[in-house]
Amino acid sequence: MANHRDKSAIEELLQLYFIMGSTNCKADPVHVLEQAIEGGITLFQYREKGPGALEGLDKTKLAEKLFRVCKDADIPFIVNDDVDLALELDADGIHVGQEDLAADFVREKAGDRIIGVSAHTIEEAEKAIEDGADYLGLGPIYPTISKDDARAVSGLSIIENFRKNGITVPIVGIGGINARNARAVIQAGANGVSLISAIAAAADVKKAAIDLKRAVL
Ligand SMILES: C=C1C=NC(C(F)(F)F)=NC1=N
Ligand SMILES: [Mg+2]
Repeated sequence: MANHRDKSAIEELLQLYFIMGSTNCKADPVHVLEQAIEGGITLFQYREKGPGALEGLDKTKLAEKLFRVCKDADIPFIVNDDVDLALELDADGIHVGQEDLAADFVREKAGDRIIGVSAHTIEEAEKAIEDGADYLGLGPIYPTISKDDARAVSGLSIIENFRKNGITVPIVGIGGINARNARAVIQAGANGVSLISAIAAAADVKKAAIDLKRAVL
């Protein structure tokens, strides 16, 4: 499994980064994840958030099931926000936003695990890198339906500007990404795309992942 020292391995993993929780799925989340993996996702983040999100033991039990699916397919399993859950499961990594624990604090607890940070400004990015982040999530690139407290849409320029400012850390775009607009995110300088509803809410989850994988390769 990739660890936080191996930059090129992280860049590889970020290519098609599926993020999901029970509230994002029409069907059984375990089945949705299995289909997404068959369709070629390269990384998974369990993000249990928003109205109706599971909590406590229900959340842990679903996390364990999804982690098992990832383990069987050798896909690293990242937990959003919840550092304690990530450590309890011995997950492969943690993703934190600006309102969550800072990456340096997470690194103290997370050791060699992958740490991702959401960043919206160069300053936030530089602090996250100083703190030991392995990748940055930048966005929302396009209007998103999956995050009710998303920042203003930044467009592709946020990725282009980060690269122009010499930020070489692995970057994944997020926010409203689908098979039609995913290629542009890579061309703007991201190492991959991350998304929720384009796969989780698709009528055919496996086909949605296949179409997205083709768009980013
Ligand atoms: C708010 C988020 C922003 N970016 C990412 C990721 F794609 F992983 F970088 N995950 C999140 N949960
Ligand atoms: Mg967060």
